[in-house]
Amino acid sequence: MSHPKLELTNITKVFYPHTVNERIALKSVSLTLREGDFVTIIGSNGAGKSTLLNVISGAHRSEAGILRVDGADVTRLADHQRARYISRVFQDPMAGTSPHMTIEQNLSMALSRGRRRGLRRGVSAAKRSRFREELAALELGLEDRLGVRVGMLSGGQRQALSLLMATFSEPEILLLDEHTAALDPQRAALVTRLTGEAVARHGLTALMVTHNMEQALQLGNRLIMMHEGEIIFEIDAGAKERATVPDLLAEFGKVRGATEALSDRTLLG
Ligand SMILES: Nc1ncnc2c1ncn2[C@@H]1O[C@H](COP(=O)(O)OP(=O)(O)OP(=O)(O)O)[C@@H](O)[C@H]1O
Repeated sequence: MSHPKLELTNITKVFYPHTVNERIALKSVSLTLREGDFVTIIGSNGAGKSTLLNVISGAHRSEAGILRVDGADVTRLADHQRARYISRVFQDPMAGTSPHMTIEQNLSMALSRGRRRGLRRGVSAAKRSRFREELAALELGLEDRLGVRVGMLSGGQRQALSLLMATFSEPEILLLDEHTAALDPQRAALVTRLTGEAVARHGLTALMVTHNMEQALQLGNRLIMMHEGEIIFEIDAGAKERATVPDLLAEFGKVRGATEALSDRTLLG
C-alpha cells in the first residue's frame, strides 16, 4: 500500500516552554492525508490552526511528534528545505508575490521554485503561452498584462495570482491560511472558486484554514474543527457533502466557551 501524502503523529508545539508564558498551541495532534485529500480547518481564535500550518511548512519546529511526507520523515527539515514540495498562500495578498517584478517574472520564479534553477532571465515562448493560458483561466484579464508590475494590481488580483503561483508547479502539499479573509465578498467568492478549480485540476493535497463555515463546507472533501490545540471534531470524505453550518455550530456549542469565542464573521461568512 502507498504511503499517505502527509502524516502528523502526536505533534506537540509549545511556545515559551518552561516560562510563565508557556502556551501549548498543539497538543499531540495526529492527522493523516491521503493523496488528493483537501482538508478544511475551522476553530475558535487561538485554537492552533495557523500553528498547525506553520509546523507543516517548517516555519515552526514541533517539540514532539513526527511529520512525514510520502512516508519520509521531514520533522527536522527547515522550511526552505520543505519549500520544494510545500506551497503556501497567506491571508495578506502582499505576501505571495513580489511587487517590483512583473506578472511574468513572478510566474517564472514560481515555476522554477525548488528546481534549483533560480530565476531565469528570459522566458521562452512556450512558457509565455502557458502563462497566458493559466492567467486567462482566472478571468481577470491578466493574460494581456504580463509585463505589468504586480504592485499595480488590486488585492484580489494579487491573491488570485498568488494562488496560481502556489498551485501550477503542482506542489506535494498546498497550505491555504485564511487566504480569502482580506478580500471583499465578491473577490473572496472568486478566489474560493479558483481554489476549488486549481486543487481539482492539479489533484493537489491541501489544507485550508478559514473562519468562514460556508467556505469550509464548500471546499474540500474533509473538515476538521480545532479547539485549544486539539482536533475536536472531524468530518470525513463522504459525509462532508451532507454537513451544514448548523451542524458545525452545534459541534462548536459542545465545547464550553467556544461559541462565545466565535466572531460574527465566522457565523456569517
Ligand atoms: N509566534 C508565537 N509566539 C507565541 N505564541 C504563539 C505564537 N503563535 C501562536 N501562538 C499562540 O499559540 C496559540 C495558537 O495560535 P494560532 O495562531 O495557531 O491560533 P489560530 O487557531 O490560528 O487562531 P486565529 O483564528 O486567531 O488566527 C495561541 O494561544 C497563540 O497565542
